Amino acid sequence: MAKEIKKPSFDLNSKVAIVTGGTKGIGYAIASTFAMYGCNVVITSRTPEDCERIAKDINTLYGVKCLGIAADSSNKENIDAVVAKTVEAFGKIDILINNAGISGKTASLLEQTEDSFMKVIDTNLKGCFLFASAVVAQMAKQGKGGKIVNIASVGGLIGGKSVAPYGASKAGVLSLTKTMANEWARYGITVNAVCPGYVITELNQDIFANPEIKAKMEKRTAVRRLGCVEEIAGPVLAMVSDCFSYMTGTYILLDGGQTIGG
Ligand SMILES: NC(=O)C1=CN([C@@H]2O[C@H](COP(=O)(O)OP(=O)(O)OC[C@H]3O[C@@H](n4cnc5c(N)ncnc54)[C@H](O)[C@@H]3O)[C@@H](O)[C@H]2O)C=CC1
Ligand SMILES: C[C@H](O)[C@@H]1OC(=O)[C@H](O)[C@@H]1O
Repeated sequence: MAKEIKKPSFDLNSKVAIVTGGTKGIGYAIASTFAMYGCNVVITSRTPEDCERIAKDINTLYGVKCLGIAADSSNKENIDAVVAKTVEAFGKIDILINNAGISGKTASLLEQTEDSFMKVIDTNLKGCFLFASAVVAQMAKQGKGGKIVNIASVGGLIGGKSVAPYGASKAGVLSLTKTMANEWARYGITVNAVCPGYVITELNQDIFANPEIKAKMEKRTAVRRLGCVEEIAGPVLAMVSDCFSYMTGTYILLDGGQTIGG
C-alpha cells in the first residue's frame, strides 16, 4: 500500500485569533473568514463603538465568540491590555494577524514632515513589533506554538512615489517578519507576511473613486483589475492553517501580477 497522504485541513475550531484593525476592509474579511472556520476572534480598532458592533455581527453571523477591544496599535499600554483581556476571556492566543495600518500623507519626500513620517511608522511598523512581542510572550508560556501573519504590502517591495513613509514601514514589516521567524521558531511559532497589491477598501477609496486613476491602477496589473478583500483573507486563512506548517520568515505576493510588470 502506498503511503497515505494527510488531507489538508483549514479547520480553526477552538483556536483563538487576534486580528488588529479587524473592524474594516482586509482585517474584517480575515476575522470573518477565520470565524467561518470555527475560530474565536478578537478584533481591535481605535473606535469602541465599531469594535462592539462588528464583534456582535461576527458572533451572530458565524456563531463563534468574538470580542471587540478598542486599542491603538501604536500604543504599548493598549496592546498589553488587548493581550491580557484576550487571555482573560479565552485562556490562550493561537494566532495573531498584524493588520492595522494607515497609508499616511500622499506627498513627495521633501513635503513629508517628521510628524507625517512617524505617524505611519508608529502604526504600521512599531505596532507590528509591539503586538507580536506581547503575543509571543504569551504563546511561549502556553508552549504550543502559534502563527503570526503580518500584513505588509507591495509598497514595501517597490517603494513608489509619494508614499515614502508607507513603503518604508512595510519594508520594515517584511524585515521584522524574517527576524521574528528566526528568533521565535524555537517556540514553535511561524511568522510570515502577505504583500497585497491594489485592494479596494476605505484605505484607498478616495484614490480609486477617480475613474482615471482606477483605470491606470487596473492597467498596472496582469489581471487588469483591482483585488477584493476575500482574495487576501483566503490565503491568510491557509497560512494560519496546518497546511502552512513548513513556511516561515517569508511572504506571499497577492498583487494580481502588479510586480511582474502588468
Ligand atoms: N487596501 C490595499 O490596497 C492594501 C492594504 N494593505 C494593508 O492592509 C492592511 C489593512 O488595510 P485596509 O483594510 O485596506 O484598510 P482600512 O482602512 O479599510 O482598515 C484599516 C483598519 O485598521 C484600523 N487601524 C488603523 N490605524 C489603527 C491604529 N492606530 N490602531 C488600531 N487600529 C487601527 C482601522 O480602524 C481599520 O479597522 C493595512 O496594514 C494596509 O497597509 C496592504 C496592501 C494593499
Ligand atoms: C495606499 C495605497 O493605495 C494601497 O495600499 C497599498 O499597500 C497598495 O499597494 C495600494 O497602493
